[in-house]
Amino acid sequence: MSGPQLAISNEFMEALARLPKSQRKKVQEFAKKFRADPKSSAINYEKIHNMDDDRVRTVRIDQKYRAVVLHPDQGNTYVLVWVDNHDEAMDWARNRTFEVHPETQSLQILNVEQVQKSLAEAGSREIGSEKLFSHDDETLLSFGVPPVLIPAVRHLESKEQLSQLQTVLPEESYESLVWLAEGESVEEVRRAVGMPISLRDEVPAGTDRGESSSEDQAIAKGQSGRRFHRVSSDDELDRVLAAPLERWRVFLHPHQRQLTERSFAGPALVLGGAGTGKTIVAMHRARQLALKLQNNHKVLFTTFTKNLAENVRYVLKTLCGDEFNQIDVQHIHDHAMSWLRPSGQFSVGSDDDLALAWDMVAVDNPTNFETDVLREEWFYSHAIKGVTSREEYFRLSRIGRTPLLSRRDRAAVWKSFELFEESLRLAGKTHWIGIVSKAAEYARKVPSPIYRHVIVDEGQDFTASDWRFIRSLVRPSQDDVFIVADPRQRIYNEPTLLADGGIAIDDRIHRLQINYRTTEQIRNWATDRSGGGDMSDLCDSSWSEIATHSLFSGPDPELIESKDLESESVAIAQLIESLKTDFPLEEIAVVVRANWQLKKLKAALTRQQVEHSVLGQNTSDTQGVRLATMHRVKGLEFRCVIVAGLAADVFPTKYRGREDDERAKKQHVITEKNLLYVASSRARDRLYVSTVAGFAKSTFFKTTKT
Ligand SMILES: Nc1ncnc2c1ncn2[C@@H]1O[C@H](COP(=O)(O)OP(=O)(O)OP(=O)(O)O)[C@@H](O)[C@H]1O
Repeated sequence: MSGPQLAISNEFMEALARLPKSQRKKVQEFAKKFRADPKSSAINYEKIHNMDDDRVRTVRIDQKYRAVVLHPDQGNTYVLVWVDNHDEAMDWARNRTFEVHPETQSLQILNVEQVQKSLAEAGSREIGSEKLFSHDDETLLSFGVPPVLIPAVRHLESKEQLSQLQTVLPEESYESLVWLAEGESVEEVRRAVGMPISLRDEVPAGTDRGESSSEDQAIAKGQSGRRFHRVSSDDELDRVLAAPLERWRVFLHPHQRQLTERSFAGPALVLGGAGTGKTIVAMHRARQLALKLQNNHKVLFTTFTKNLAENVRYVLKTLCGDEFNQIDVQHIHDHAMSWLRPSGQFSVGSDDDLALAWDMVAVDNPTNFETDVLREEWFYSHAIKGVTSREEYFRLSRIGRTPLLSRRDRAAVWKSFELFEESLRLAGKTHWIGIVSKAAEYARKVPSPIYRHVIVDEGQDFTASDWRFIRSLVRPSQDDVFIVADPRQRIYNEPTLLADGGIAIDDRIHRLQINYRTTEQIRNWATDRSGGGDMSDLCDSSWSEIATHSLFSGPDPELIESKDLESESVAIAQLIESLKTDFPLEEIAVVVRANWQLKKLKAALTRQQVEHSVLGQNTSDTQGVRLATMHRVKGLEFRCVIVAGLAADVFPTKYRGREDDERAKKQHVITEKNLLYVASSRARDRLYVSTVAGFAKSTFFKTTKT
């Protein structure tokens, strides 16, 4: 039989986070000693007065503080469930029950006082009035509703009443009830919360359904993973306790856990709205894969946003032990460049350089088309469709695109592409598509690739040429490519099918549907204004989805209207002054559409003496309120976001494509709306939206619903 094991509970971390820093250090030291030998005579156990449950004791940390420990009758696990001042720790424990749920077999902790209050309230509701749930007891139990709370759930009449039970019910049951209350089917809800569709699937090997688990076994079962975590080393214990607020480091939703640990027969795609934990899943998965790697093999974690790559590298370093050395985190373009650097220096042309090269094509244009048409055709064929040769271009399907091109046209158009490349080359420049394609060529030639797995965050913004590069980095095999994406956050390119970049997803598609970042009010506001996007943007698959939900509420987003940009700056400075009492300045971000707006805002805040800094690529060494463009905040989050400078002629930006290209015009509007979605979905607690000179009434700003 193995020796004693230490587990920590989610609530323990919550309690730890509330302690003063100096005290946390003592708890950390204690936890290490405790883990080494919970039966040591140096551990000072105390029975809790007036509590019959012998499994629960307190242990002494110092003169003042006590931790509450649950030591199940069977098994060898000791669970730290709370930490507080002596008397408060005793009170906390006396007011809790620790039971294995008869259906889900997971260990649940209930607050007795809250349970009694909920039952009393339920009892006071009229019999016969319309109830929120008509499901039978068996169904409610299957979602982990504790038997004692079934009457309280049965008597609920509205979603508001349900939300009052949020802190009383175990997470999995509250989450499921929220969806059931929205009218979702039992099967859909089971799938979304990561429960087996049929309860039979959950029965562990060797046990019959109905046979109960010991508390020790229950700690490790499905839904318990949200509340308990077994610590495997002192190193891990240090890492976990050092960041008690960041509980996602250990307590994942069962669905998230599955996606981080399971194996896929090939490339897999995980879709989810903003804040559903895609990056968290991707980082945990990178770590899990790195832990299994042998020799010098590596995992590549890549993304389309430089700030995000920076953040992910930082977080992964603190999440991992030595396995971090086997994970490379790089923006896709930086990674491509690293393949080319040994063969010389490459200078990527600016938009102006590329425009100049197209102007050169116009001098001796081999086609009957304007260079605008040729430029768009070049980008579409090379980036969005991943064309790399004349032959591929002739085979390219252009359904729905204008102008129509005959075979002869295509030959001339291809000639214009060659002229463009040549004139760029003569100017000593290249472009990212070329860099990425060349890097792919090099990678394909490597006889024994170093990367075993590639993890892609922000997959919605990758082009087919990027996907081809990724495909060339890793041989087709189990768990080769794992992609997380949100089609509504596509802000750079046209929709790109993964298949066009050689990534075959088949049916390996999953969804994350719980928003952990923000309130339901902010989530709704942001989603209603997005330009849209769905799974079909990335792959050829249809799948009905159930709605995403946030599990917490807050104030509605607030609209601010100013008569012009000058008075808006003053209003924003005043708003920040008023927010200072509720939020540290570093947790407030002001987000605008254009770089020139940042300069204006910066000057105004300097005048008003509001400490601030403009977000560059490095997010860690800044101070005060963060100022950033909508593009720059992708992947980041702040407690309070002020989306500012929404004015006609500023947002949406002017469409610069061909006037007769309706498809491109539509794409432009979608992208701009998606930018508003990205910016506003960065807010965790509070969202302010500042509009100028009647912009709030514009059709562009109206919700997608209206
Ligand atoms: N299991 C979890 N428990 C607690 N918090 C979580 C959990 N999963 C994610 N979060 C939190 O939710 C927030 C959003 O997570 P994350 O950034 O991974 O979402 P995302 O889907 O990548 O968002 P976006 O697409 O908007 O960048 C983060 O603050 C993260 O810590």
